Amino acid sequence: MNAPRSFTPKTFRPEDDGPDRPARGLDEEALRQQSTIYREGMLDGKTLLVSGAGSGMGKAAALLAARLGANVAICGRDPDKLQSTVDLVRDEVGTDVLAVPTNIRDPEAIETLIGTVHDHFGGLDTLVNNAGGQFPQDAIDFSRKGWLAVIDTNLNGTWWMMQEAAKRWRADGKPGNIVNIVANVERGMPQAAHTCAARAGVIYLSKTLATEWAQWNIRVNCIGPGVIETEGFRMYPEEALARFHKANPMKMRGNAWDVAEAIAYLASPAARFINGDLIIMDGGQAQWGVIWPAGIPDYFREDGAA
Ligand SMILES: CCCCCCCCC/C=C/C(=O)SCCNC(=O)CCNC(=O)[C@H](O)C(C)(C)COP(=O)(O)OP(=O)(O)OC[C@H]1O[C@@H](n2cnc3c(N)ncnc32)[C@H](O)[C@@H]1OP(=O)(O)O
Ligand SMILES: NC(=O)C1=CN([C@@H]2O[C@H](COP(=O)(O)OP(=O)(O)OC[C@H]3O[C@@H](n4cnc5c(N)ncnc54)[C@H](OP(=O)(O)O)[C@@H]3O)[C@@H](O)[C@H]2O)C=CC1
Repeated sequence: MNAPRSFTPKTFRPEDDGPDRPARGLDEEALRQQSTIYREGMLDGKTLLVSGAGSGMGKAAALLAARLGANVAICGRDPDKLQSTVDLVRDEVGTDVLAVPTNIRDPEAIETLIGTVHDHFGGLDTLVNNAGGQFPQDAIDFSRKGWLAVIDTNLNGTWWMMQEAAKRWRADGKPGNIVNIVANVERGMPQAAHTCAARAGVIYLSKTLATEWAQWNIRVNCIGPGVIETEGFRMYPEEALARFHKANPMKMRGNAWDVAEAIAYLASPAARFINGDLIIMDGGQAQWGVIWPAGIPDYFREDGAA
C-alpha cells in the first residue's frame, strides 16, 4: 500500500501577510525579482496596450509583457507614473515602452491613443483595460459627482477603449484581443457599490461583445481580482487594510504579478479559444468572506458575520 501522502499546510509569513506590513504591494525592486512560468519570447512580435500602467497591476503587466518579448504601449493620467514604468522596463528589459498620457474618460483622447499605438508599432494585438478605481463608502452617502466619477472611469472609459480598438481592428481586417480587469462582483461589493455596478456592466458588456465581435476575430475576456496588494490600497483606511487579507478562505492577499501572469496568459496563443469568460483571482473570496473596505457596520459586528 502506498504511504499516505503528507500535506504541508501552506504557511504565510507574518511579514508577508500580517496587519503590520505596509500593504502597498510589490515595489520596483520586488517586481524586478519576480520569476515567470512563461518561456522567453512567448510574446515576440505582439503589441500590448495596457491602461493604468504607471502603477500596480498595470505596471507589472507591462514589465512582464516586455520581458516576454512584446512591444508595449501604456497610458494613464499621470505622466510621471508612466515614466517610472518606461524607466523600469528600459532598465530591466532594455526595450522602449511607448507612453501616451491619456484620461480614459475622454473618448477623443482615446482615438488619438489608439492611432498613436498603431502608427508607432504598426498594429495592436491585445488591449488590456486595467485603468480604474473607486473610493470606499456606504452607497447611501455617495455624492452625485462621486458616483459619476466611478461609473465614467470604470464603465464608460473601458467601453471607449474597447470600441475604438475594435473599430480599428475591423477597419484593418486584423484580429483583436481584449482583457478587462474588473473586480469580484459575484456576491456584490458592500461599500463599493458604484464600482460593483460598473464592473458588472463591463463583465456583461464583454460577454455580449465576445459574440458580436467574433465575426471579426476579436476576443473579449475579463479578469476579476480579489484583494491584490498595490499602491491603489492608499484609498483605504488602515483598519480596513489590516482586515483585507482575512476576507478570503486562503487568508492572504494576491499581488500584482499574479494578475500580470494571468494577463500574459490571455495575451498568449494558449488562450486562443477563450472568449467571453471571466477569470476570478481572489483566493476564493467569491464564495466566502466580506471586505467592508470602509469599516464593518455595527449591524454585522453584532451578528459576528464578518
Ligand atoms: C475593486 C475593489 C473595491 C472595494 C473593495 C476593496 C478591497 C480591495 C482593495 C482594492 C481595490 C482597488 O481597486 S485599489 C486600486 C484602484 N485605485 C484606486 O481606486 C485609486 C483611487 N481612485 C481614483 O482615483 C478614482 O479614479 C476615483 C475615485 C474615481 C477618483 O477620480 P478623480 O480623482 O478623477 O476625481 P473626480 O473626477 O474629481 O471626482 C472625485 C469625486 O469622487 C468622490 N470621492 C472621491 N474620493 C472620495 C472618498 N474617499 N470618499 C467620498 N467621496 C469621494 C467625491 O465626490 C469627489 O468629488 P469632490 O468632492 O469634488 O472632490
Ligand atoms: N488592488 C485590488 O485589490 C483590486 C484592484 N482592482 C482594479 O484593478 C485595476 C488596477 O488596480 P491597481 O493596480 O490595484 O491600482 P492602481 O491605483 O495602482 O492602478 C490604477 C491605475 O489606473 C489609472 N487610472 C485611474 N483612472 C484613470 C483614468 N481616468 N484614465 C487613465 N488612467 C486612469 C491610474 O493612473 P493615473 O492616476 O495616473 O491615471 C493608476 O495607475 C483597477 O481598475 C482597480 O480598480 C480590482 C479589484 C481589486
